[in-house]
Amino acid sequence: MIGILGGTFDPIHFGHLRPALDCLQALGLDEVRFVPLNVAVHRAPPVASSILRLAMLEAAIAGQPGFVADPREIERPGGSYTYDTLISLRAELGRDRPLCLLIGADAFAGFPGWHRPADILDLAHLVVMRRPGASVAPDPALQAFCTGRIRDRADDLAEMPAGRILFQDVTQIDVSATRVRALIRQGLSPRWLLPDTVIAIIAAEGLYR
Ligand SMILES: Nc1ncnc2c1ncn2[C@@H]1O[C@H](COP(=O)(O)OP(=O)(O)OP(=O)(O)O)[C@@H](O)[C@H]1O
Ligand SMILES: O=C(O)c1ccc[n+]([C@@H]2O[C@H](COP(=O)([O-])O)[C@@H](O)[C@H]2O)c1
Repeated sequence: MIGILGGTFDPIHFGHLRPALDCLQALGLDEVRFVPLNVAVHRAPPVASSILRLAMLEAAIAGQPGFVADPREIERPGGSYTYDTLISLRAELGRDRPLCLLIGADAFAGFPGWHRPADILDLAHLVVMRRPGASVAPDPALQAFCTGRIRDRADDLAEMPAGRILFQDVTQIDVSATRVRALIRQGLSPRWLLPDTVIAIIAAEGLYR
């Protein structure tokens, strides 16, 4: 099984990295592909350029077995729709390999509003990572997507290529990229919220001031 963690990663922080490692280990994933978006379709444009967000991601995961930076959204012009990314991954990996789209509980809450959400579930499983401050109780709009799909064992995901939803406990790390950017803007240290190698790039490039 392959995990896919899409994100703005502006910048990547320990709230991405540790939960991704938790999923890699708990679900027995072969790898987690981190996919930085290029053109956000659902939020304000990122502050840092795509190239620098990718560079920070590569620095953050360097040397971690099973962690892979996947630049396909950055290489694709136009809006970075997850549906298009999964179509492209399926073209590369085939129809049968289980794919697990890892998403934080806050992102999952907005899932019915994504581009072609039902088709996304035909292409991948959803693994919802609990996140401090975000509820995982599906609201009525999410119920339709959850009905009959929820499973609680990794093995249940491994036996199908797509279509199931699993709520995964991960290390609760109360950090967001918004908070990291705010600290830097205020001239305060973001240390121990994200890797030192990423902080070094932020400092060298003068990001988020
Ligand atoms: N602390 C965290 N714990 C669990 N999941 C997280 C955490 N931070 C981010 N995620 C998840 O990682 C994915 C990418 O998140 P993103 O790059 O937008 O980071 P963010 O910290 O939420 O950024 P921002 O503050 O700019 O909105 C999303 O699915 C998000 O829910
Ligand atoms: O494809 C969509 O319609 C869509 C709508 C909202 C979010 N996403 C993806 O969800 C991932 C997490 O988004 P974010 O804002 O938490 O970085 C990121 O890869 C986005 O591209 C995708």
